[in-house]
Amino acid sequence: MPTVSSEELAAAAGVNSAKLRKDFSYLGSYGTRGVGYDVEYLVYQISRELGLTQDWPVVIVGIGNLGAALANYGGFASRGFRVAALIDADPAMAGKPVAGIPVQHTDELEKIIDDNGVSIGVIATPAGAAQQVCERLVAAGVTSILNFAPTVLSVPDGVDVRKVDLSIELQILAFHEQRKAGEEAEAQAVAEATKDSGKGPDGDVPAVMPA
Ligand SMILES: NC(=O)c1ccc[n+]([C@@H]2O[C@H](COP(=O)([O-])OP(=O)(O)OC[C@H]3O[C@@H](n4cnc5c(N)ncnc54)[C@H](O)[C@@H]3O)[C@@H](O)[C@H]2O)c1
Repeated sequence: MPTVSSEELAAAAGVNSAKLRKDFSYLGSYGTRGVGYDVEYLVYQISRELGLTQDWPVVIVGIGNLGAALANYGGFASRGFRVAALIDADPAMAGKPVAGIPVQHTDELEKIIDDNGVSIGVIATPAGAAQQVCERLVAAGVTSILNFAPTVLSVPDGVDVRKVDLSIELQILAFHEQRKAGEEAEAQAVAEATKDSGKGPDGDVPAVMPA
C-alpha cells in the first residue's frame, strides 16, 4: 500500500506540513502517525470533495479553432469530464465529426442539454454571440459556464461563470518581464556609478588604487 507523509506532500506543494494536515482533516483524512496517508484513499477523498468521482457531461458551443482544439484535448476525460456534444451555429458544420463527435446545430441546443443532463457548458463562440448562447444554455438548465469569449457574461443567481483569458495571463508575464528589465537596468546603473567613482559597492576605497 503506497503511502506518503505530510512532510513529503507539504514539500512538494510548498506549504507548511501542519497546515496540510489540518486541511486534510477537513476531508476526514487522518494519516497514520509514522506512516502517512494511504495514497489511493487520499486521491479518492480529494476527488470526492472536488466532485470528480462522478462523470460530468460537458457541451462545447462554438466549434471553430478553439472549440475544436478543446474537443480534441484528451485530458478532460481523465478528470471526469465527458464531452457530451459539440454545438455550432454554422449549418455547414452540422454532422461533421470533430474529435470523433459529430457537430450538432444550435437549433438542437435545448434538446441536447436536456437529453444529456448537462450542467456545464463551454462557450467558444465569437464575443458578440456569447451572451445569447449563455442565456440559451442557462434557460436549458446549464448552471456552470466556462467562458473563453472575450466578454463579460451576465447570468442569474445560482449560475457560476469562470472566464479563461490567455491574453491576461500573457499580460501578467509581460508585467513581470518589464519589472525584470527595470531591475536589470537599475543594477547596471549602480554598477556603472560605483565603477566611475572608483569605489566599491559599499563606498569603500579599493585597497589598490587604479593607476
Ligand atoms: N480566452 C482565451 O484565451 C481565448 C483564446 C483564443 C480564442 N478565444 C476566443 O474564443 C472564441 C473562439 O475563437 P476561435 O478562434 O475558435 O473563433 P472561430 O471563428 O474559429 O470559431 C467560432 C465558432 O463559433 C461559431 N459560432 C458563431 N456564432 C455562434 C452561435 N451563436 N452559436 C454557436 N456557435 C456560434 C462559428 O460558426 C465558429 O465555428 C473567440 O471569442 C475568441 O476571442 C479566447
